[in-house]
Amino acid sequence: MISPVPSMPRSAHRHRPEATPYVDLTRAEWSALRDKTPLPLTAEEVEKLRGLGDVIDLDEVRDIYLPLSRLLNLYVGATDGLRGALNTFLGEQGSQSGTPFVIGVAGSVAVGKSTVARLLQALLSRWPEHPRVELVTTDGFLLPTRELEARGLMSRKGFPESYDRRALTRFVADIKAGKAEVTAPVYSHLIYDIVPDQKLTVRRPDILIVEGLNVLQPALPGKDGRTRVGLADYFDFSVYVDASAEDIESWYLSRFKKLRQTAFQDPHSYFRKYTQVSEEEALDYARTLWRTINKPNLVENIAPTRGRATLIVRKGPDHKVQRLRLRKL
Ligand SMILES: Nc1ncnc2c1ncn2[C@@H]1O[C@H](COP(=O)(O)OP(=O)(O)O)[C@@H](O)[C@H]1O
Ligand SMILES: CC(C)(COP(=O)(O)O)[C@@H](O)C(=O)NCCC(=O)O
Repeated sequence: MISPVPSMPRSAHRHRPEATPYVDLTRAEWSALRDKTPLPLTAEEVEKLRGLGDVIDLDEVRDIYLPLSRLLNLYVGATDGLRGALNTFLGEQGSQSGTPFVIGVAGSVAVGKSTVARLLQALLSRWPEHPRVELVTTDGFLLPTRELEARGLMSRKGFPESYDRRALTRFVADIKAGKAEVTAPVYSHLIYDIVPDQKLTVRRPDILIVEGLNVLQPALPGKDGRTRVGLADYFDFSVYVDASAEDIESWYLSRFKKLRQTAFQDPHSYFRKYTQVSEEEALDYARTLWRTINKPNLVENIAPTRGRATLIVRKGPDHKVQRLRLRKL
């Protein structure tokens, strides 16, 4: 896989050859921060997290994601402090009220972005300073199937060009601008297309999480060659969920296997035909999707954005986070 940032050393602190713009932490070093995290999870909250439907080990929540929610809570507070400084500077010229703190969650198809994003939403909303946390996935900004077909992009789904990038950036810019109500189209994995006449409305949350494959992609230059503002320019913090391509492929295939026994059974499912063939035939198809679409997208477009993230979390084959790399300020 392409490595845009120096590879993460297995043991941090000791043996560090030279200074880097990152702080590298092992799982043990990061999870030790748990004890400094106020707001430990209550038994009731543990039950609620289970109710999200994600298969996630609760030790993993305590060791990794709880300290992360504390770090983010500190960043939100520090950003509020900066806003205060700006208001002092501006004086009567215009006092800004709070705008949402925006977090991007990036990574490959099937690396576990949705799981991380849902977990962060649940954990962040427990903090009294920012109870309203909205989560938006970028798939709502995929071009509808008829448009993808017209542009010959059906086998490039998830690649940067398969999205209406301008609308996605506008959407986040409007939320960051503090607009009272901002709407987005909705994508359905069931029909594998945008749902006509359905909209998602975001109303001034305290925190907005934007999750998707390409959220760290730099903006394309305009027709005149000039640089434009991109989605990531509106992020206050970003997380890149990282793992080896081999592990991600195996998670992709096992998710496909699970979906074949559940969601694909629905008569409206785009993938229903794969419930009618043998499991081996269905998995061959899933392998083709991985090999021809999702892996090339990971290698060509997604992995090269890794170095732009504020935090990289590296998962091992069992989904457990092994190492973390945090940008120095
Ligand atoms: N922490 C975790 N522990 C166990 N399984 C996980 C974990 N995170 C993700 N998975 C599984 O890996 C697969 C991909 O995760 P998902 O969040 O759907 O990925 P993405 O949103 O990146 O496509 C799913 O089958 C999910 O249940
Ligand atoms: C919908 C997706 C493009 C992911 O979208 P995202 O929310 O990350 O923008 C992806 O899950 C997908 O369907 N990829 C197409 C190839 C496949 O079916 O695996």
